[in-house]
Amino acid sequence: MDKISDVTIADCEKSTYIKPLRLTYQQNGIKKIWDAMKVHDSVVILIYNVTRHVLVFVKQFRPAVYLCSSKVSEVEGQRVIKHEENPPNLGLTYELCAGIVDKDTSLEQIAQGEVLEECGYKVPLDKLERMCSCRGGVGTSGALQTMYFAEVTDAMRVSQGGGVKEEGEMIDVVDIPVSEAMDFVMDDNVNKPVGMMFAVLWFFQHKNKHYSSKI
Ligand SMILES: O=c1ccn([C@@H]2O[C@H](COP(=O)(O)OP(=O)(O)O[C@H]3O[C@H](CO)[C@@H](O)[C@H](O)[C@H]3O)[C@@H](O)[C@H]2O)c(=O)[nH]1
Ligand SMILES: [Mg+2]
Repeated sequence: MDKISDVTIADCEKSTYIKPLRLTYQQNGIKKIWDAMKVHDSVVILIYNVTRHVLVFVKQFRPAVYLCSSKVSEVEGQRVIKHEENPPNLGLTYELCAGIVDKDTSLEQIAQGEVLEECGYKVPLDKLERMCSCRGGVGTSGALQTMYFAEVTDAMRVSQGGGVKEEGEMIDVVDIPVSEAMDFVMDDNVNKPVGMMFAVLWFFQHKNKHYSSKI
């Protein structure tokens, strides 16, 4: 379990990752205001390990999730989250392997890099199957998320993954047997994004019959 401490909160004035903007416009002659957030597009990858018939997810501490689940206190005029009262697992999420589109390369190359960095599998580009794309946070950001499926084997595992250490990423790789995947994503006690739930349903709809017949 990650040890989280010294959590303070401030207004975000300038960020490499997000930019709040205010739009004013007219819709059918009615004046409107909408506050929106410019964020990076992203890629996510549902990884299926055919050697062991498991889905490969990542687990990590997400500050935004922690913030949403925690009680914020004020100490000497500073907003804080006391870790003694708000355990770090409030911010722990299970997710698909994913990354932001912040490089000028193809989406497939970014997906390939994330699978290697986060989960340690070296996946050939032609083993990345495009599932679909969708819009995230339509009320706030509307960024494009492109989803891939990757079939991997134990022989493709070249490292433990864990994320880019230099960027401070601390990611656990979690294998969930296919037989347990549906219960896992439907468990309300597990923090996870909706895209992960969709991807597991997609797997059962499009892939599992094919793999089950080979077991
Ligand atoms: O405020 C921030 C934001 C990001 N980072 C760094 O940037 C990295 C971004 O990691 P990356 O793996 O590229 O992106 P994710 O954080 O995994 O986010 C992706 O995966 C999420 C889960 O599917 C989606 O919600 C997001 O839209 C999508 O961009 C982080 O690890 C940090 O190193 C920071 O240091 N501070
Ligand atoms: Mg990531």
